[in-house]
Amino acid sequence: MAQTISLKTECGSASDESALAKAVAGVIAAGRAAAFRHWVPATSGNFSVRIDADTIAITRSGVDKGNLQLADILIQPLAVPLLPGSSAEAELHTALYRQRPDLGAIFHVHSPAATVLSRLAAPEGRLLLTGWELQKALSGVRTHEAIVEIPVFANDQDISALSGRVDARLAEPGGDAIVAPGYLLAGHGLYAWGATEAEAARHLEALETLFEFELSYRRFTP
Ligand SMILES: CSCCC(=O)C(=O)COP(=O)(O)O
Ligand SMILES: [Zn+2]
Repeated sequence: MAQTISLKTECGSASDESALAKAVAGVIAAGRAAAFRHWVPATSGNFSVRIDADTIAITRSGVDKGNLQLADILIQPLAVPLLPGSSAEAELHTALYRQRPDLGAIFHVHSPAATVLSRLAAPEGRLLLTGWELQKALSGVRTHEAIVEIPVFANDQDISALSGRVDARLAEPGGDAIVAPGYLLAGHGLYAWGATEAEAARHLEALETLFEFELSYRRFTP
């Protein structure tokens, strides 16, 4: 209740309140769906949804992402320092929202497929996927013949430094490949996003499944 009252005070108008409530519900639903798929073991992962141009709802640090409560969600303005209790990786969310006003949601998971494949692909600094019909679930991909590039970054406990590297790389053009709506951190996991919560969820599920396909395929090909 305290959370609800303070949110109302910050937001003011009725439409703002409903945008905020929708974003918080979206964060809770995304965490629950990821936990159901075993993608966020042991409090790993973090989830955010944009409320408006300047504000996001984002998970607190260290909470069970499969059983999020209202008090586990922070309302973070993008223009101020991170709030106390913020996700250890909150800057990877806030920096990307600032860079990409079109982003509506960012979901981060520690799934087995993403975490293992990210280590295999780390030496190249990117993972290339092609030949999968499911690639077309990624926005902008029209054919299984397209080459989809997922950037891979070395993991880093210095999140500000990592965030700077991510932002610089994502600002680069993709060349012949279509750059995926997501990136891998080696030995760590996947960040995926979309213009809406639904699109971010679709991208997350498509990338995760493509990683499972790719891992299986690599086991059978020299
Ligand atoms: C327990 S996993 C280590 C931290 C991490 O990578 C993660 O995704 C969760 O961090 P948060 O601070 O957002 O709970
Ligand atoms: Zn993480």
